[in-house]
Amino acid sequence: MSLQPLTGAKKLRQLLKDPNNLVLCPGVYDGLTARLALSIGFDAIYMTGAGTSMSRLGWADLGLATLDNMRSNAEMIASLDPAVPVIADADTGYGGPIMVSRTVTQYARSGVAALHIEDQAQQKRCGHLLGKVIVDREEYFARLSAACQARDATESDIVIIARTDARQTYGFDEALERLQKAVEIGVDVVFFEALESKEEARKVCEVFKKTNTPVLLNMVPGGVTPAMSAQEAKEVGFRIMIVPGLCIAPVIRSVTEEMEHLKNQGTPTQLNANEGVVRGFKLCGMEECMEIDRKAGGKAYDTVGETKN
Ligand SMILES: C[C@](O)(C(=O)O)[C@H](CC(=O)O)C(=O)O
Repeated sequence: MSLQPLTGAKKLRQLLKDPNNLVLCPGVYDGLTARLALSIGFDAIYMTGAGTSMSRLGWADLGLATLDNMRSNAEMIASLDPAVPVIADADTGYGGPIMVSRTVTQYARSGVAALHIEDQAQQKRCGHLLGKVIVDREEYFARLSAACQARDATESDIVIIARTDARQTYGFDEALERLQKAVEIGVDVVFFEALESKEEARKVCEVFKKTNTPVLLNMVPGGVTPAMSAQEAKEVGFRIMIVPGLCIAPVIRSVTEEMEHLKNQGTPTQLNANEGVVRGFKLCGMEECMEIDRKAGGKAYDTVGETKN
């Protein structure tokens, strides 16, 4: 619905040019959480695969979400404000090199600014769970080469982020070497999943400072990586920080309370009574839509904003 041109990828590349800038991205998983993030004014937002899997499929992040599920969610989120870059989870790329190439092309054409591709086996899981199976280097590097080639062949600005999950199974050095090779292949950003200490975080940032490759920090509350604020992440040398689960815990907590209230008292809470649905509609572009109608000479929505709610 937004009529602006798709400029997210270009904008993200600009933001990444400044070595002293940290791009802080709240994790969102649907239209409403994306609208909330946009209304607060973040420079970029992150579409979480875990959240997409739970909200679109109702299932845990265990490799159930398909390219189609993920791409269509990312496209919808990226369309809400095409000037704000959306970094989206692309899991394993959903297959071999041909499929990875298709994933990158489709994400780019859907207005996604950046995507990350990892080295877990297709039967993947959240990077902070145990028992991850990691593909060999050859298979991982083929995924990344396909991703970079698709970016270049389509002359897209999409930012390719190499994620490695190898830390848990093969140790720090193997994970680091994989990302170093990823930079040689041509990726734009590196993502060392499930860093186990601040020392490891510092080491990774130091190594990639030499090639001026931005490093992404995945801040999962209760996950493997020690908690860091955006300020601290910046001091350590990270250039992007995603907080994938930002909306998930508050939604589970507050909606459970609301459900319990309705079940036990037979009525919604005061929050529901005070905050009508129009607040949500306003957040979700109601006025922008009405303006389009008005400008085109339509009269259908003249009085829409005046309802009690
Ligand atoms: C980044 C991540 O891939 C995601 O789906 O958002 C997850 C986050 C999570 O499960 O909390 C991850 O594997 O780290």
